[in-house]
Amino acid sequence: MATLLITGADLLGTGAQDLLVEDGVITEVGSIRSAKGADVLDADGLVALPGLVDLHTHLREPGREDAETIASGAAAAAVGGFTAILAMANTSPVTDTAEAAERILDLGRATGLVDVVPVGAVTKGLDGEELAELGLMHRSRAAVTVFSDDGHCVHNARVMRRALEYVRAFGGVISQHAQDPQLAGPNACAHEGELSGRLGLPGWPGIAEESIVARDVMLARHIGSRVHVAHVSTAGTVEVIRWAKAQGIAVTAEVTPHHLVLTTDLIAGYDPTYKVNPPLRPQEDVDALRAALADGTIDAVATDHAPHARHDKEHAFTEAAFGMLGLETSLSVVSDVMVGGGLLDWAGVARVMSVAPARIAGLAAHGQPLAVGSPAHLTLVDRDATVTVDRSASLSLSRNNPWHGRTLRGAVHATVFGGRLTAQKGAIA
Ligand SMILES: NC(=O)N[C@@H](CC(=O)O)C(=O)O
Ligand SMILES: [Zn+2]
Ligand SMILES: [Zn+2]
Repeated sequence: MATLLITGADLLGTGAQDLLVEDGVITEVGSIRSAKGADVLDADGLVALPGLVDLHTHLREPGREDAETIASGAAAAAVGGFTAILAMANTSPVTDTAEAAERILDLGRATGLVDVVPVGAVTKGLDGEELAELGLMHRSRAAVTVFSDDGHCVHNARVMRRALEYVRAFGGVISQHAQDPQLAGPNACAHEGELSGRLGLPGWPGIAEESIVARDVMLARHIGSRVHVAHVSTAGTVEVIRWAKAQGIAVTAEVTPHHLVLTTDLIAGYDPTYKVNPPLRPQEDVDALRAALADGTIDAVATDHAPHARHDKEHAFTEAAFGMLGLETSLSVVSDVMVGGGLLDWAGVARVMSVAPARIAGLAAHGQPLAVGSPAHLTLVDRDATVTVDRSASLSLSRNNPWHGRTLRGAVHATVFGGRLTAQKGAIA
C-alpha cells in the first residue's frame, strides 16, 4: 500500500507537524525530512482534525436512487471531510433486517471513500409497533449498534421501553426522532407561532419534541439504557437534556448545522427549500442550541443530510418533502458560526464533529487522536478560506441546498480515509 507524507499540519496543541502514514496507520509524527516513495500532501497552515463522523445521513439507496445513491452520498461525504457516516434506515425497503444492513455495509465498502455504517430500524417497516431484528442486526457483519425509526418517532412508550431494554444487553443506543404525533401531526410543517398562523401552515410546536425527550430520558433512567436525541431543535429540549445529564442519565444529543443558523422566518416566502423536520425555529432556540453545543449539553453536530429529487421537493410548501442537504457544507457552517462566533475552538470542532459522534456510535477506528498507531482517518481544514456555496457544484444527486449563495469562512481542504486521499478542494481525489 502507498505511503503518504502529510507535511506541516497543525495538530492543535502540538503545533505544525509532519505525519507519515503507512498501510492506513499513522506511523510517525514529528519533523520528517523525507519518506521514500511517499506521496506528499502539503498541509502547511491547515488544521488537521480526526476524520469527521456523521451520526445522521440519509442515503436513498435502496429505493430512491434518483435522489441519492450510497456512492453519490459517500462522494459528498468525502468532499465534506467525513470518513464515516451513519446511513439512516428509512430507505425502501427499510433497513430492518441483518441482510439489509449487511447490504448497505457492502455497498459502502465498495465506494472506498468513507465507512458507511448502517443504522437499523427500531420497528419493522418503521411501523412503530413491532420491534425489528435488533439482535440479529447487531450480531451480523454490519454490527449495528445505533437504531432509529428516523423520519418517524417511536411514539408508543411501551415499544420504546422494549427497544431500550433490548439494546441495553449489547450496549446499543436508540436514536429518537422526537415528535409526538398528537402534538405535531404528519402535516405539521412550520414552527407553531405567529408566523405559521399568518402563513396558514399547520404548526409543529416545540412541546411535541420536548415532551418525547422528557419521556425518553426517564425511560432511559428507569432501564439503565442509552438514548440519543436526533436533531434537537428547541431551547426546551436543551433544558431537558441538561437536567438529565446532571442526573447521570445516559443521554446524548445532536444538532444539525441548519438548526444552528437558519430561522423560521425563512419560510415566509413558502420556499420548500426551508421545509425540514423538525422545522426551523426562532432565534431564541438557535441561540440556545449554539450555547448547548459549546458547553457540551449537546454532544455532536449531525447533518441530517436529506436529499430529495426535484419532483418531490419543488411543490407547494405543504406538499413538498421534508429535508435539506448537509454533508458538503457542515464543516464550513460549524466553522463560520461556532468558531467564527467564538463559541468553539478547533479542538472543540474535533470533539463535536468526530470524537463525540464516533464514541456515540461505538466506532473505535474513528475519532482517535492523530498520533502514532491511530488509523489514518483525517480531515484537513483551511480555516481562512471563504466559500460561496453553489448548489450546482454538489456531488449529491439532489439540489435541495439551503446554503446556496451563502458565503462561509472555513473549508475542508482534503480528506484522508484509511491512509488514502479521498477528496481535495471539493472534488474526489
Ligand atoms: N429531516 C427531514 O426533514 N427529513 C428526513 C427525515 C428526518 O430526519 O426526520 C428525510 O428522510 O427526508
Ligand atoms: Zn428525523
Ligand atoms: Zn433524518
